[in-house]
Formats: sequence, C-alpha cells, structure tokens
Amino acid sequence: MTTPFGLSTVLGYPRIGPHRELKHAVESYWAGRIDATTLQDTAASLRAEVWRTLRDAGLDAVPSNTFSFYDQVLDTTVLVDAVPDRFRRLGLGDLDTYFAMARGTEREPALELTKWFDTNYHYLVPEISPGTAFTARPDKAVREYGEAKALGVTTRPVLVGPATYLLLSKATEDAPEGFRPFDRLDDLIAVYEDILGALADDGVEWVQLDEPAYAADRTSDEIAALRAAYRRLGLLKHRPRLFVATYFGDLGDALPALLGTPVEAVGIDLVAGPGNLNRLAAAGPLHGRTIVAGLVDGRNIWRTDLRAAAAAGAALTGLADHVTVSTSCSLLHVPVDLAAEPELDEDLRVRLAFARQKVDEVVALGRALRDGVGVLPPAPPATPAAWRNDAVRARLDALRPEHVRRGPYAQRAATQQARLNLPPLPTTTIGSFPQTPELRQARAAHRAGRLDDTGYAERMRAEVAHVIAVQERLGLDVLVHGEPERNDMVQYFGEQLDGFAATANGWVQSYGSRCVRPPIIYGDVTRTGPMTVAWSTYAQSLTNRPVKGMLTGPVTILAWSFVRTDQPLADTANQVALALRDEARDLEAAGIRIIQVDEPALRETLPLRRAEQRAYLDWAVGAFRLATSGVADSTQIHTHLCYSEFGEVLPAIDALDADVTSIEASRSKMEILDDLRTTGYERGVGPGVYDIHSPRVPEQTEITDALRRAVAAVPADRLWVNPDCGLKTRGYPEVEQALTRLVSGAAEIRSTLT
Ligand SMILES: Nc1nc2c(c(=O)[nH]1)N[C@@H](CNc1ccc(C(=O)N[C@@H](CCC(=O)N[C@@H](CCC(=O)N[C@@H](CCC(=O)O)C(=O)O)C(=O)O)C(=O)O)cc1)CN2
Ligand code: MET
Ligand SMILES: [Zn+2]
Repeated sequence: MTTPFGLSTVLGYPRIGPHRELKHAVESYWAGRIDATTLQDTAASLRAEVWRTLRDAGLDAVPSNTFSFYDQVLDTTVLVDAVPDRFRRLGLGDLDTYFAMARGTEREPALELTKWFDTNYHYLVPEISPGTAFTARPDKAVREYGEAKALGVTTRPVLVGPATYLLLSKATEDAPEGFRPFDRLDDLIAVYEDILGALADDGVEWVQLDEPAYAADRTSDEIAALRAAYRRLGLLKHRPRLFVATYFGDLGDALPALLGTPVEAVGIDLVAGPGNLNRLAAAGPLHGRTIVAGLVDGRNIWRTDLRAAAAAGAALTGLADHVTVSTSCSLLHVPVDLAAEPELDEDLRVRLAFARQKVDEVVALGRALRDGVGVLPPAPPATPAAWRNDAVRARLDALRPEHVRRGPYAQRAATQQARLNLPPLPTTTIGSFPQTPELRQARAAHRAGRLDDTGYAERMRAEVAHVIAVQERLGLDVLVHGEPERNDMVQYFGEQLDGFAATANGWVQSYGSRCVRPPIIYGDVTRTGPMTVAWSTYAQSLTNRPVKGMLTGPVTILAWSFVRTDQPLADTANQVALALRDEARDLEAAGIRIIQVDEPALRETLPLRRAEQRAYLDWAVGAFRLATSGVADSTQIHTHLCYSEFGEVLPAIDALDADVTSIEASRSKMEILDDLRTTGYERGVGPGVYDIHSPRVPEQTEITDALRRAVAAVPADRLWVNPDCGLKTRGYPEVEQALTRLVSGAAEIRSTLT
C-alpha cells in the first residue's frame, strides 16, 4: 500500500505571522486605516508563507484552512452557517458580520469568549438552538485549498469536527429547558456530508477533522454518538479520506470507538496522552489504517527527546499499517520561530524548539522511522549546573504545615477592619488601568534605548499618579496603582525572576488579535530583589486610602509560562510561590495593607479528566497558600479569578483561604454567589458587576440590579463592589464613565442597608 500521508505532518501552524503581521493588519482594518482588500492581501501572503515554509521544510503532508482572521471555532460557525440571527440582522457584509460576532457592535454584544480546553487560547462560543438552520458554506476551506494548489502545494483542509463543535457550543437563551446543542449532531452531520462532497468535487484528497473534546471526560452516549457520526461520514461515496485528529490527552473509550469507524486515519496525542499507546495496542492490529502519532509537543517549547520519540513511533509501527509523525496538537500554542530570538542565552537556545523548529523535528522523526535513528541530530548537552539553586531547594524541603496556615478568618477580618476602617460594600478595581498607546510606546522606546531608565520610570510614575488621582476623584475606596509598568501580568514577573527567560518576539495568539509572550521557566526560581514594592509604595505615598499591592499568583504564572518538564509542576509552583511570599512580606513591611494575588488561570489549568483534578487542586491551592500565608493576619489578602466558569472548583476557591475574592460574575448574572454560598464560603467576595471585555459602558440600572442580586446572596459586610476584571484593554473615557456608575451604584445600595 502506498503511504497516503507520507511520513510527517503537523496538525496546524501559527497564523499570526512572524512579526504579528495579522494583528497589525486586522487592527488597522478595524480602525479604518486599511480596506478589506488590503487586509485580504496580507492574509493571503501570510498563508502562502506558511505553506511554503512547511513544504520547504520537507513535511510530506501540509495542512490548510488553519488560517483564521479571529478564531477557528468562529470560522466553523460560518462554515455551517450557524450565524445567530442577531448578527444577520445587522445587514453587514460577510467580513464585517464575522468581526461583529467576534467583537460585538454598539447594539449587539459579541459571542462569548472562553478558554479552548486547558490552554491560554480563547474561542468564540457558538449559540445553537433547536431552530438553527445549518447549511454548508465551505467557501473558505475551498478557497484556501485552491490558493495553496496554485502555489504548487497540495494541502489537507482542517476543520473543527462536528462533535467537538457542538460540545463547545451553548444553547441560545430562548432554547427550551433541557435542550443541548449536541442534540443537533445528526443535522450537523448532514451538513458535513455536503462539505465533504464539495471538497471532494475540488479534488481534495484528505480532510482533517479535529475532535479534541474527546480527550476530556465524555458520557457513553457522547462516545456512541461520535462513533455513529464517523460511521455515517465514512459511508459517504464521494468524499476525501478522513483524518480524525484528537489532542490534549488520553482518549479513553473514545479511541476504540473511533477505530470502529471507517475513517482512514486517526491522530493521537502521545505527549499529553501517553496512555493512548496502550489503548491502541489493546485495540489489536489496525489494518488499512494510518495512525498519526503526535510525538512532538505542540504546547511547550523544549526540544523533543528524539530518540525516545522514535522508540514510541517504532512501537506504533508494529500496530498500524502506516504511521505518520506529527505534533501533539496544532502549533498555534507556541511562538513562530526561534530565529527571531538572537538575544537568548545560548545554553537555553540549544534546548528550545519553536513552531518552525518543531517542523524540522517532525520531519527528522518521520525519516528516522523509515531509515533508523542514525539520521537524528545529536541531543543537547546536559543541563548547566548553574540552573540549579540549592538554597531554594533547601527552603522548600524545610517547609512545614504552619507555613501555609494563617489565623482563623473571623479573627483576621476583625483586625483588618480595625486597621482599614472600610465602609460596607467597599468599591475597588481589579488592578490594571488602560494600557494606552502612549504607555506602550514609552516601553518600546525604553527597550530600544531611546528612553533611558530614569525617563521611563518618570513616565510610569506620572501614570501611577494619574491613576491615583482618577480613583480619588471618582471616590473609590480601595485603590490600585494601575499596573502601567507591566507589559503583561505574567511576563513582567518572568522578566524579574531568576530561572525565567523572556523572549523578544515569542508571541502566541491568546484571542483574536491579542497575543502574549509567555516567559520560559528553565531553572530553579528565585527572587533577586523586590519586584513591585517601589511602584506600590509610590502609589500609597500619594493617598490616604489603602492601595492594594498587586501580584500574580504561582498557578497563573505557571499556566501562562512555558514550564520546565524535568520536575513535577508542584515543585516549580512552590519555588515561584516562595518568591511571591517574600515579595508579599516586603510589601507588608513597606506599609501596604492589602495585597491581591491574582489567580485567573486557576480553573483553566484544571486537568480535563476528573481523575487527575484532585492532585492538581492540591498543589495549586498549596502553592497559593504558600505565597500568601507569610504575612500577618492584619494584612488583607485578596485574590481574583476570571475567564472561566468556576462551578467545579468552588471548594478549591474556599481552600485558597483568601480574605477577599473578586470573581468574574456579570455575564453569569451573579449565579456564582449562590453556588459559593452552598459550598459554605464565608469570606469576603467581590462579584464583578460589569463586563470589561466590551467597550460598552453599563447603564446605571445594570449595576444597581447586579448589586441588588449580590446583597441578596451575600451579607453586606462581606460584599465588595468591583468590575469583572482589569481595565487594561479599555480606554479612559469609558472606564471613567463605568466606574462613576459603579461608585454611585454602591452608594445607592449602601444607603438602603440598615
Ligand atoms: N499572559 C496572559 N495571558 C492571559 C491574559 C493576560 O493578561 N496575560 N489575560 C487573558 C487573555 N487576555 C489578554 C488581554 C490582553 C492581551 C493584550 O493586550 N496583549 C497585547 C500585548 C501585551 C504586551 O505584551 N504589551 C507589551 C508590548 C506591546 C507592543 O506590542 N509593543 C509594540 C510597540 C508599542 C506600540 O506601538 O504599541 C511592539 O513591540 O511592536 C508592552 O506593553 O510593552 C497585544 O496583543 O497587543 C493579551 C491577552 C487570559 N490570558
Ligand atoms: C486576567 S486577570 C487580570 C488581573 C490584573 N490585576 C489586572 O487587573 O489586569
Ligand atoms: Zn481578570
């Protein structure tokens, strides 16, 4: 049999461009600086560059339709024509309807944005009702296939699979009680049949359908539906060959289910789901089937241990007719090219592989499966001894339970209130104020040497003074310094801690046009000196009201960094926690009375499989408590959580033992409060009273309504008033207006308390 796939492929590749060209083009289009044609031209040249790169690197099978102007799940909504009526009614053209769904308009809120599995990528949640009229609109996939073909590259269009699409969807608000989008699978399969037919008409040989939802716990009905879906698609007479890609973990019973269908190729993640190998062996010989082996980690930036990966690949070769080497998931989650990092330390660089380098690894592994491991490049030298820090290791060994325990909450609350003397329903914000273009330009000028250290510090101090003045004028009770000096809440700490490296250009898409540069944790972590104290104390010197110290918690720092894999995550988390513990004590010693330790990624990092969640929450909660329990009972610890639904982790939120938790709540209409109460949560809580993800300013009544619901659920002496999250992506005019309403809403509700 010929090898249908060849030896090597990748499941997807970054689409932002080597220098975030896509971000710049899309944002220019939104701002009206370029027209749609110019935007489309930039997009086409970015796509062409990816196809050429992948082909020239020697990859046998090149994917297409991995490009997106915003998000691949939103693209799927267009593909199956599940565009909600509220956006159709706007009467915009295709491109602007697409961006309206992504970003909202004056009149229509955007689709909800949420985390893509346990990654830091966010997708737009489809809204499905019993009446959604699915129709095949394969134009984009067809067009991009043709575009690549014209360049001489035969590609494999990639689509989100129908089962995963529906499992990631939510029911529209008007849907009947009990309706689940997944109930519509048969209807959607009919549309995928049309799509596959259209692709076959165009000469497409292979299609990739992504079904990562099956790496999470699924019911037996959902697994049976997956099998039925792919049996049906497999029976189609006129279709391309089907490659069902799974990733992000072990498939469990979904693997034999998929293998029981006529799909020609199945992809398994052997990095996040090593158990897939045994499952596959148990399934028996796989005649006529290709296994696409995800041997190169698509989510971390370390070079692959090629010899170990080749051994795993060889084990598979005995099981399937054909094995193709691939990445564990799309390379969307790693930076584009290590070549753009000339400043990185050489000891580190030789251990790294970004997307471009991972393609070379996949190609090399594919050849090694055919020709033997002799063709593989040598492994990097042993880890430098200097990356180890025995002092921090000794400190961790010496930790005892009393190091992660504070006094009883009631006692803490009383001493804190005696010191802070806050009104009921204190008002505050989550930390950041608008990151204006001027701030970013100042930072860029500083980096480029056009603005010296003193000039930069002066500029940032002026901003802090401005942020304090604004908050005093608006009448907020607990102030923040605004975080103007931070490029990002994780990268900023990564740049200051030993054991971390920062990249110059290591951008990864987070959502839409927004990107982050995750720092790299390569060695033992230590703090070389105070990181935030000067900013916080400066801010505090300008006001009599309490200013919150502002730190990012250990779990979030790990979640949004690339982390070393040579020791348990818990050990790395505790090293970070010790650095934060020292920082918190320094803030306290400098007179800061409230310290917020943000953990927005606490829920995101929860393992997809319930069986692994307990162990994760144990170390995650432990690291947070290690970071926050070094201060006196009279210092108030806040934490902040956002970007997720928290139902599953409420006991863990309680176990964090923070004095006050601010939590995203406005979109769930404060439901979180009832949930918190039923778990016995009894400390301070600040449910977000308005959504900061949109430029829309909330009406006064929306805020007071939210607060009324909140005081009905939480005793007023434990209730805080704040937005859902930080204000860094917003502009000043809207922020001032929204906060004015927040303060007067709090005053109004306060006046109704007896
Ligand atoms: N790490 C992380 N993950 C997270 C979040 C988060 O805050 N951090 N929040 C959620 C996701 N939300 C996000 C919200 C905003 C941005 C965001 O605004 N990103 C910025 C970059 C932020 C940054 O690194 N800024 C730098 C560099 C800015 C920059 O682009 N500078 C220009 C020059 C300056 C200019 O002209 O603007 C350049 O280098 O070319 C700085 O301020 O210093 C962007 O895409 O534009 C990202 C994620 C979940 N995951
Ligand atoms: C993503 S959570 C953000 C918390 C941070 N303190 C901010 O206000 O931006
Ligand atoms: Zn937040």
